[in-house]
Amino acid sequence: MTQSAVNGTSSINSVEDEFRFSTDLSLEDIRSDQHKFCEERNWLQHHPPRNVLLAMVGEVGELSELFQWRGEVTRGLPEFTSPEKVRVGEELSDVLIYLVDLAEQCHIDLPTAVRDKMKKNALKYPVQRVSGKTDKYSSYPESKQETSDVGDIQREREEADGSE
Ligand SMILES: Nc1ccn([C@H]2C[C@H](O)[C@@H](COP(=O)(O)OP(=O)(O)OP(=O)(O)O)O2)c(=O)n1
Repeated sequence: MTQSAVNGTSSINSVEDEFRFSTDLSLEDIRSDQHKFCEERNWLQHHPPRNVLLAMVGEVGELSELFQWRGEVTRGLPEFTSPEKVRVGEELSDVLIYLVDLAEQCHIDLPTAVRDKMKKNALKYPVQRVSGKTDKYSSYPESKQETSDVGDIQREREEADGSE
């Protein structure tokens, strides 16, 4: 039993604590299976970054269609029928498959990028400062970490533009 279930804390925490993914599939597994799937069909030629990005956005649209006009829905999707919930899983999978494919086409090591980004997020949004609030990091006066990153990116862009 989870700690929040023991304490009888909010149902939101209980649901989140109890829900877990299975751990038998890595991002690298998805990348290599999708690569093989495309290679076997002679489709790699059709999967440069922009095409894959557009395919992914299309799948985000299909996922959104399953939620549109329902109003807000409850965690765990109890309002959905079983077939509808299966569809949600399929569309989420399409999005993930294309996302991983896109990362491969861009030569981005997605697990490393995700780890690094989550570390950055934790620095930008320190628990004590933002707990319970959803303001953008830039609205916090002392949030220097990300503002300097944004400044760095801007500087790099300007230097790149100047060298053309
Ligand atoms: N050129 C393609 C076509 C398909 N796929 C793979 C990745 C997706 O996971 C899935 C997408 O297939 P569809 O385009 O048939 O889309 P759906 O499965 O969403 O079908 P539908 O649009 O009928 O809901 O298949 C792919 O990698 N490259």
